[in-house]
Amino acid sequence: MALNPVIGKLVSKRVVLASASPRRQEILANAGLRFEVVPSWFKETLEKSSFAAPYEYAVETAKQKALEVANRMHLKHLRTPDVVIGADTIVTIEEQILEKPVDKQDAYKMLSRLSGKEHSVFTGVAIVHCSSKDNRLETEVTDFYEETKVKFAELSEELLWDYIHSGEPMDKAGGYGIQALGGMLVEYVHGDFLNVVGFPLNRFCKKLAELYYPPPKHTIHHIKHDSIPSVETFEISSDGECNSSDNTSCKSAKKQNSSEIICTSGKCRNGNGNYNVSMDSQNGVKENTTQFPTKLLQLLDGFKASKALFVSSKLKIFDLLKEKGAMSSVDVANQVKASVCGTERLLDACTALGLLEKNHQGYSNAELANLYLVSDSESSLYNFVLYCNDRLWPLYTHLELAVKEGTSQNHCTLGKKEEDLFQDFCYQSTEMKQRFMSAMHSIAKVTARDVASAFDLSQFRVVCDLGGCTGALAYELVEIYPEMKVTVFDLPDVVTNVSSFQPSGQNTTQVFFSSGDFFKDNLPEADLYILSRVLHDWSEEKIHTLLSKLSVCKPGSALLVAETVLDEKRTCPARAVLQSLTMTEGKQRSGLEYQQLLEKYGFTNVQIKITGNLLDVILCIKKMSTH
Ligand SMILES: O=c1[nH]cc([C@@H]2O[C@H](COP(=O)(O)OP(=O)(O)OP(=O)(O)O)[C@@H](O)[C@H]2O)c(=O)[nH]1
Repeated sequence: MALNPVIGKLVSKRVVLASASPRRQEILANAGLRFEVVPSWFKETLEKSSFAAPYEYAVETAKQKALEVANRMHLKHLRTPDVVIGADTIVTIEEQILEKPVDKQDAYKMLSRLSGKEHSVFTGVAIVHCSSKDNRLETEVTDFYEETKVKFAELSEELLWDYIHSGEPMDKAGGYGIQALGGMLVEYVHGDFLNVVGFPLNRFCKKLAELYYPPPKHTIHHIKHDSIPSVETFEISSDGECNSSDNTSCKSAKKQNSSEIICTSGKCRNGNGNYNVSMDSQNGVKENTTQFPTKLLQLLDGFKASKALFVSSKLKIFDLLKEKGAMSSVDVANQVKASVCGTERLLDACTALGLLEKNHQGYSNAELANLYLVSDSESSLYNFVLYCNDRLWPLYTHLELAVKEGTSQNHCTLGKKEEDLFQDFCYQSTEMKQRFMSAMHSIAKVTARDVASAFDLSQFRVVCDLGGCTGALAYELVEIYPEMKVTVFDLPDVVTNVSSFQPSGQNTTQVFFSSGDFFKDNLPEADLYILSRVLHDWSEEKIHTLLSKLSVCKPGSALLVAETVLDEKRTCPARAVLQSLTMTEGKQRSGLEYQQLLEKYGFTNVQIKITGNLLDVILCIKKMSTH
């Protein structure tokens, strides 16, 4: 099935998934959709009895989730998305709607009701197209639902409780996860499996096809009602865009009268760079099957791609092209004082990687480069790219030794031990300090929105960001929550150098800097403490010191932790697992491990939001004293 063209229609749009569900994020990401995750704050409390049918409840909830995010982004974040997707999954049995269980007893009630019977799973989906007119948000909602029937086997009490104690039921509609242990409870599934997991991908693609490819009047191919069109059909009815990333390898020819685009080589490269081999099946419909070990090749080439990115950033090629517009390789080579042949190869490599574009005028920045690689762009990752090159690359070249010895190779690459890194290495000279802070600043800026908006933090007025470095997150917080005052607590060496990172044109009076060492000194009073990208860096002993200090904060105050949270198998997301490779002292943790760690220090109500982006967010509350 050729999904890329429908999903591809969303490529140039700012797509937001208004859902904290990691399953929805995974389903859509696997389908090739690029999106930002902004979990909805809409409380799922609509009056169920006011809906004539259960699916209407799911559809309305999905709609409200998406609209809440669209409105919040428009009003509070001042960023109007193009498309917001919301979804809600419910289970119905004997006219009753089951959502996520509130506790183990509730899970028990739900699962014993489902035992031995067939039930329906409905997922309501809303696709909200947004635009801004005279600063007002305008929305156009498309919604639908999908039903799947599931039959459970008879469940013994023992099995049922074993399953409940696994912890799996708690964040899942109906109290089970069909994609994991819950699959063992299921006798049969009639309908879309992914719909049960939380997102009806097939119907979603059909809806997109309906929206973006309404059937044209005179075409040779007839799009079967309720089907996802094949590649050929898309291109007939589309605006002529070629979805192939490599137009030259796919010779397009227009057939008279039908505007059909055919691939004469029989081999087309799709948007992911995969080769799809077209095969005629008996009914003449072309099918594509991927036959190449593309994933392996991508892994083999990964280091070359990283280095090409590092070198072009170091040579400031993206800055140059931003300033001057399209340039020839000769001109670029002269400007960056490099050889013409070497520069041309590098520019072509960057083009192949999608960082540059090449046409008869020369090379210019792709949008991605303008947004993130130009050194003074609003969301620049330039300094982080340099940090990856200068600091991380040498570490990974010692990976074999790191694996054999079980140590990070900081002592080889920097001549420093892990525990001395922050004080000694990162801040050893003014230049090093500035470079390290710039790298942390750039990554904090691009993650700040996710961290600040994962939960509704409006009830907290006095906030302390421990190790908050340049204040990137603090400034984002006061932007979203105007009543908030945030103190950034960091080492004296950091605090004396923050002035160059202050955002211009923003009210900065609510952000304060206080210097100290969070392992040794008293922490400022606050009703919300933040530890963003801190815990994974430190040994158990250091974490004990820090969390012990926080554990005496006033009851009712909260702690927000931002980290990449591993799945329970500890193998996902790959980015975090790869980062672990060079750690000795610190470590990445799963959701359960974070929960247990925080509970050990008296924090309760641990809520985890998986954002699907770089940082996930955990919020917990200091237990009220029982006396
Ligand atoms: O077999 C499975 N059934 C259901 C699920 C997961 O259950 C939840 C359903 O809850 P809801 O639709 O309210 O979505 P949330 O997780 O609360 O996220 P939102 O932010 O979108 O409200 C959903 O996560 C399903 O994926 C499952 O995993 N397996």
